[in-house]
Amino acid sequence: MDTVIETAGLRRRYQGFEAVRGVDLTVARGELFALLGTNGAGKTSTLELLEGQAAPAAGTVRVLGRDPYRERAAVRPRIGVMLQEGGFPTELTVMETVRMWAGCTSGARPEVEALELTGLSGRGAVRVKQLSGGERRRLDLALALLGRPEVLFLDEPTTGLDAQSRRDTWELVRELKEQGTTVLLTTHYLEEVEELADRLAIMHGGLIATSGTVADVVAERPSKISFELPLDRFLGDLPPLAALGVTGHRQSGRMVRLQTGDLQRTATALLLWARDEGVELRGLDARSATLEEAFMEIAKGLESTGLAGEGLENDKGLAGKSPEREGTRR
Ligand SMILES: Nc1ncnc2c1ncn2[C@@H]1O[C@H](COP(=O)(O)OP(=O)(O)OP(=O)(O)O)[C@@H](O)[C@H]1O
Repeated sequence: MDTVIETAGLRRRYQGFEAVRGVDLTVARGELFALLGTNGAGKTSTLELLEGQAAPAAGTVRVLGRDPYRERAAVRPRIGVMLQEGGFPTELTVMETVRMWAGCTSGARPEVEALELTGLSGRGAVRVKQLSGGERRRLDLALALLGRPEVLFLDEPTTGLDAQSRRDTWELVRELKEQGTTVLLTTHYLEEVEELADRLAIMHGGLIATSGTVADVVAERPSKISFELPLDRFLGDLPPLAALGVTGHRQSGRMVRLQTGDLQRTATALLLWARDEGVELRGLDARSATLEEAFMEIAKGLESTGLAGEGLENDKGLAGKSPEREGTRR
């Protein structure tokens, strides 16, 4: 694997407050890595260390094999940075801003191309102060793309964009990725992560709480199955729940909700039981956890797997319980 971004034990402090408390990250060339987290989780603080804007209090950072802070002159021309707040002179027009930036960028794309890529072609003569919030985000992106960067850092690139502009930005980021650009972005939009990211990390309190592909992150959370018990059947008539891989359950009226760490196994066993019994499981619904559920659990700081939120009974340790005993819980 050609590793483009690598951190180990990364820490950042502000006047005694530790905002980043030991972050380990690896991003391969051509990968799109998304950093998610609650407000104040430490995403921007981490990103700034990767961009070489500050030195870490402890730990190491390598971008394109170099220290982005100490070897800034070597790293900066090869990376593109889109900050949360661009902070350009607002009296300049869009074209003047892009031209000024291009003057400081070696091997810059033609200004017109940068504007075209970001959907700002018709706005070159407009003063920056007259741009809408979404157009300013696109100008930020245009400037980040000017130097044809190998690595692109995008801090909340689509915040403030309308739905269409957001999708246009996703399309552009996808194209850049197809051309081999490595992208590290922070975002609050889970859909953005599902659409774009090869891998993600969810930060909380300055640490990475979980990371991997969307499927990896979701697989750590319990899946859910719900169905209506046939009128002539009771919960205790089902095979022992723990033996089915069920980790929590709840019954309200005839509706049964199960939680499982192995959706395929539990669903298969349940369907085989229904077939053998000749009964129909009406309203049957079986689904994996969502990225939103994973995020919410981490945001709430819950160690458990959704039991608290769902009000389900924890079936841990129920292995071997008899169906009769289960049946008494109606
Ligand atoms: N310059 C600073 N001085 C002191 N504290 C700071 C400074 N910058 C950030 N912090 C604090 O560090 C923590 C992490 O901030 P950071 O901006 O990295 O979070 P974030 O995950 O990017 O949040 P958001 O999603 O709100 O942008 C916060 O508690 C913030 O108040």
